Amino acid sequence: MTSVTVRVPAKINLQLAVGPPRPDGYHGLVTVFHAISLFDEVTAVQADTDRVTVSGEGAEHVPEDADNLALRAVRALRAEQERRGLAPGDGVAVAIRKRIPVAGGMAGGSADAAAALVACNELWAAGLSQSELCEVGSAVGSDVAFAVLGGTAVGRGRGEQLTPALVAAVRYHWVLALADGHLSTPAVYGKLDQMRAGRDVAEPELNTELMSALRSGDAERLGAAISNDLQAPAIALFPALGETLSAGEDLGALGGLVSGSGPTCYFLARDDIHAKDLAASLSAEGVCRAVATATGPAAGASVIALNALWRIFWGPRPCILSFRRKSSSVPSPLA
Ligand SMILES: C[C@@](CO)(OP(=O)(O)O)[C@H](O)COP(=O)(O)OP(=O)(O)OC[C@H]1O[C@@H](n2ccc(N)nc2=O)[C@H](O)[C@@H]1O
Ligand SMILES: Nc1ncnc2c1ncn2[C@@H]1O[C@H](COP(=O)(O)OP(=O)(O)O)[C@@H](O)[C@H]1O
Repeated sequence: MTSVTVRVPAKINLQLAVGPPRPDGYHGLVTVFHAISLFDEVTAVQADTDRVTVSGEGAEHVPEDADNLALRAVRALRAEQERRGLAPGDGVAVAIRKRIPVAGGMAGGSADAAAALVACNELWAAGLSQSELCEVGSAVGSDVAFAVLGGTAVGRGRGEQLTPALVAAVRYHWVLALADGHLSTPAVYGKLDQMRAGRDVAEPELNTELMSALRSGDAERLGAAISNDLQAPAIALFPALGETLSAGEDLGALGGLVSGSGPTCYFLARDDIHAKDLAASLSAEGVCRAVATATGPAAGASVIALNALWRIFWGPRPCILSFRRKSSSVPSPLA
């Protein structure tokens, strides 16, 4: 294989329950991840040395050096090959096309890391299974494993211990309010600790009403059950989000919430038409930088194009074989 392209989804958190800070600086979580049809595309091509380029939405805020999460993932996969006594993979040139807002609480960097893992696994014929890729990914970032898996899943620990959720075969319609600005994930967790100072913080628990709503496929119940402990600190750091959420509520969203550490807000609509109406009205109210619609659940990081250079044994000329899958939002298999 000479080139592999992977499409990878953004996530929202339908529940994000945060426990007290742990000695390692992380917080214990119970979260319900949900992958949605807003995708980055990552292409990995054989090269002499590792490098990365970034284009698209917010590209100017993403490092094009060894700090890029996709390149960290490439190095982590190579280290895993060495740990297994296998020859490490060649250099790769990674090209990232971003549509997921950067530092928006939608795990765009983690998504690119997951996509790079899936692409290099294919490019190097490394042969790791999906769960092995999840394990390698969780050392790169807490949300990387979920971007490999996709669908709807419960995350525990730092968010990296995943169990696919039992859900009805329903497609939900989401409206995203993209904010004019960014929020740093550690800063939002830090603000939560500050707001909780002097209080006992219980260990987080899974919301059984939310899980029951997901099993029933009832969007109204789902909209009423979503929750996020990081919402209050995100609003404290970015007060305009309060206005965005109120606007969505007044416009009849079934539920609205800050996504992860923010500042993107998401709203649940009844159906496709309601989502379009809600998006148009939110846009007209001027309460955010941009509006997008998406559906969920979406599949995790998936190969959409391959180029292979084969030297056919009886002929001197190489031949290029390639395919590209048609883009579509494929709901993940139900657990
Ligand atoms: C808040 C969440 C919710 O899904 O997503 P985002 O809003 O960033 O997308 C995640 O917990 C973000 O996960 P991720 O962005 O992968 O975080 P990491 O790179 O692993 O950690 C960045 C920093 O966030 C804080 N952190 C992260 C995860 C966690 N369970 N507890 C934490 O306190 C720590 O300060 C850590 O140093
Ligand atoms: N490939 C990448 N895509 C996006 N952000 C990246 C990437 N690599 C590193 N980063 C950095 O990670 C930080 C978090 O970005 P992101 O994952 O998009 O947001 P969030 O943690 O809010 O979901 C940003 O400050 C960004 O500069």
